[in-house]
Amino acid sequence: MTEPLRVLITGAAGQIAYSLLYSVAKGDVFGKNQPISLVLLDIDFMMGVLQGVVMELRDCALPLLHEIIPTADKNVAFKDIDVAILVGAMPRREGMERKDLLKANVKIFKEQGEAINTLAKKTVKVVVVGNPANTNAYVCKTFASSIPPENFTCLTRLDQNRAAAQIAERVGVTSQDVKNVIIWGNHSSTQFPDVSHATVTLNGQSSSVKDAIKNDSWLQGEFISTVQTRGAAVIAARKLSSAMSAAKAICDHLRDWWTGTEGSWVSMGVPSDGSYGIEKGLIYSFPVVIKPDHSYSIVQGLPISDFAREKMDVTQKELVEEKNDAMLTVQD
Ligand SMILES: NC(=O)c1ccc[n+]([C@@H]2O[C@H](COP(=O)([O-])OP(=O)(O)OC[C@H]3O[C@@H](n4cnc5c(N)ncnc54)[C@H](O)[C@@H]3O)[C@@H](O)[C@H]2O)c1
Ligand SMILES: O=C(O)C[C@H](O)C(=O)O
Repeated sequence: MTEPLRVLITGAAGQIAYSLLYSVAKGDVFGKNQPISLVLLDIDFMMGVLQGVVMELRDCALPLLHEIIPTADKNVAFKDIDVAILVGAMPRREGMERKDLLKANVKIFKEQGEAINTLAKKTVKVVVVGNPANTNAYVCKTFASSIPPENFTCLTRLDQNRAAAQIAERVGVTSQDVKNVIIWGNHSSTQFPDVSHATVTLNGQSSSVKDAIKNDSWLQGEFISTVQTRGAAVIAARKLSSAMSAAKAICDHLRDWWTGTEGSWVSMGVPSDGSYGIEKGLIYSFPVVIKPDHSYSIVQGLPISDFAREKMDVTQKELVEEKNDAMLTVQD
């Protein structure tokens, strides 16, 4: 029998986890033949709620779910894990930017980076979801120097999915017909959703998004701002931040990291290697291709217009500022 994969989900009693656990445990992410040991971390105060979530998971009677380990103890949670899905953090409320969460959340990711460094398998793959996601991933990576930096990523797939959905709706197709949308930079309102290399399949014919939409001012204006501010729009409507769509995006991110991308690109926040002039080490969202052995590389050689360059630099500048603030905060 295949050895169970040890998958940690933090913030396991929270709202994203509630939408995520079922998909991970039933095989949507790591495959239908891969047994899973689910390690569920939350804070002491939430252990009662977590027990209820565990009861429900057991009651799903899922064949791949080998064991469930609920805990508030980092030493238990991070031990020998293969995958860490770091969701546990405070969400923003209406009127806040995600970087306003930095003071509240960044220390969590310092501590968890240290725990990963000493306790996790050296091959562990990490996706940071808690906001501000790029900068939290940067901090986590910084405090886990025994793990390859490329194993630390942050979620920008929700932004990619939002962008693809906007294009699909406008053209009158479904999101699977839209390929190679890119999210550059920060998971914030400075991100740059870029469709200049994207294609859409309409009536069996593939064309550029630009040709299919035939409205450059929409593509360079309302489309970008809608994607940039979608998280805030969900919060304004729901009075809670996105959870169902965030959970779906986490599954997409990890499934592609696990199985590969087969010819298309996906966007992930990954440590910059200096590509496209982005500061080395920053966790910046790039288009990547992923092989079935879980290795990924940043798509190289894309032509960058002046319009794109300016937007890529704005979001880089914000990430540099966030990184500097975060490193001061963790030293306090
Ligand atoms: N990157 C993205 O695309 C994206 C999308 C949606 C939400 N988010 C972010 O994800 C985070 C979680 O959102 P949510 O809606 O699930 O929030 P939530 O408040 O419903 O749940 C968060 C959970 O994390 C737990 N937690 C807090 N500190 C912890 C710690 N140190 N260790 C373990 N658990 C801890 C809380 O007790 C709570 O159960 C927020 O920061 C939110 O902004 C990111
Ligand atoms: O916007 C938020 O604060 C939550 C999340 O990052 C989102 O994009 O929906």
